[in-house]
Amino acid sequence: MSETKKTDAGASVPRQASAPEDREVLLRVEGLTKHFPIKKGILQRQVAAVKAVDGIDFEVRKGETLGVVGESGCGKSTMGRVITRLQDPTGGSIHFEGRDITRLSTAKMRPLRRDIQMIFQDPYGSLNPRHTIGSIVSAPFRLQGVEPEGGVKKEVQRLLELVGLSPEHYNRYPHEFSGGQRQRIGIARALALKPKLVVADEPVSALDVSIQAQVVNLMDDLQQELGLTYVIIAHDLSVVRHVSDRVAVMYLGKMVELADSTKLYETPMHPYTKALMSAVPVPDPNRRGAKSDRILLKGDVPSPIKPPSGCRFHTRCWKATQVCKTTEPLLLELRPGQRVACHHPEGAPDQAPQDVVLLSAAREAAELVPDEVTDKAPAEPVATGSDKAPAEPAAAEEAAVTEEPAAEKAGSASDSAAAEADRQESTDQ
Ligand SMILES: Nc1ncnc2c1ncn2[C@@H]1O[C@H](COP(=O)(O)OP(=O)(O)OP(=O)(O)O)[C@@H](O)[C@H]1O
Repeated sequence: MSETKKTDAGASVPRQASAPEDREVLLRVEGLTKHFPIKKGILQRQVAAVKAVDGIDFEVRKGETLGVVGESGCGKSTMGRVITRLQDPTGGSIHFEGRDITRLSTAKMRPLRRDIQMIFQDPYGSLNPRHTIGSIVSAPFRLQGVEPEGGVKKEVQRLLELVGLSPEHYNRYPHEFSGGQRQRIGIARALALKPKLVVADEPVSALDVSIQAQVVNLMDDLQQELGLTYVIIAHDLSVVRHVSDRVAVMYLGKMVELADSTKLYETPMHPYTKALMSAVPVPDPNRRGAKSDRILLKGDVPSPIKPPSGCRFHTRCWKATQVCKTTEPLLLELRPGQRVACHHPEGAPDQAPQDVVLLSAAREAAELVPDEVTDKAPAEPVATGSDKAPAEPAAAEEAAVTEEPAAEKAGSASDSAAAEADRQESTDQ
């Protein structure tokens, strides 16, 4: 892992000296599930469930930033809300600093609210318009009964300065601020109690692109200064890329790849990750115009009420074979620092080399589009777009502080979707 993190502006900031894998685990999640029941009839009997999060395992180490990416509806926000215990899990376990917090009651979770905080996507909806900035940022002190040294007002003003706002903004109201400034206020509120873990759900996606880098860089600076640990949820891979030590890719309630950031971006192993990566514009001006192809996945993400059997991605994967339809792949460390759940990973030994016949749908699953075409007429990107409903102001305020609220794949997997399909064509004939 590199010793520096790059900001969008190209500046480099020093990273923590130790490699992420050597750091102590702060949060450990095992077999986590969150199913939302669907009820019908007068008796409100459960007829089905939305399997928003359906068995995920990962850990977050002290001082690191774990980015979580995936298409809209794949369960990222639900995962964020469950690991912060704003929602109860259906199954699995959550350990924070070695302590099992999976089933802690609201009362028992309250002291832990100081250590685990959340930053919400919508800087407009998450601040109560009737409250002053001073009142909003000081809410965590009131709710936790904490009296900071020097008094609440002084501490709030210090926090405002810390996030790049003026202490004089104390008596102003949210509507007087821009989106970027409001998100800074949300960050100040989340940091008020000096949390150990901050889960940021799409912290910049509601902001103007020109402001996004500022807020991301602010979060990065605060991490260095305060020794924070972040889980940053984003649909925009370019946001996560610059700040994450490791990145987890989610698809339909499952984690399909979890890897050191550099490895994931340079050599993605899961076909879904590869498709996501190919949708990210190349930021290097020297490479702009260089020929590269993008993989456009066809079809929509299937319903989480009745997810596909086996590997959930098999209905959209150009490498899918029979085993993908019948057997769920485990998330395995196939390269050091890179875990992937795929029978036919890229750049690693095939996990099912005997299973060589592509599913007929696989040939139609993805399309390779040369860069020039997508540049002229940008097609629907693979995994962008988040049209989340804005958080309720009061709910968000409370939530931030309290509970209340492959024909011949064998070994060398091809790098291109078309090549895979072509190969299948020829074997079929
Ligand atoms: N309270 C709820 N009741 C029922 N279904 C829910 C609830 N919250 C989320 N879901 C469903 O769970 C699935 C995952 O939603 P979630 O918001 O976690 O996904 P996401 O990856 O964060 O997507 P987005 O980026 O659009 O927010 C979706 O199908 C969503 O409709």
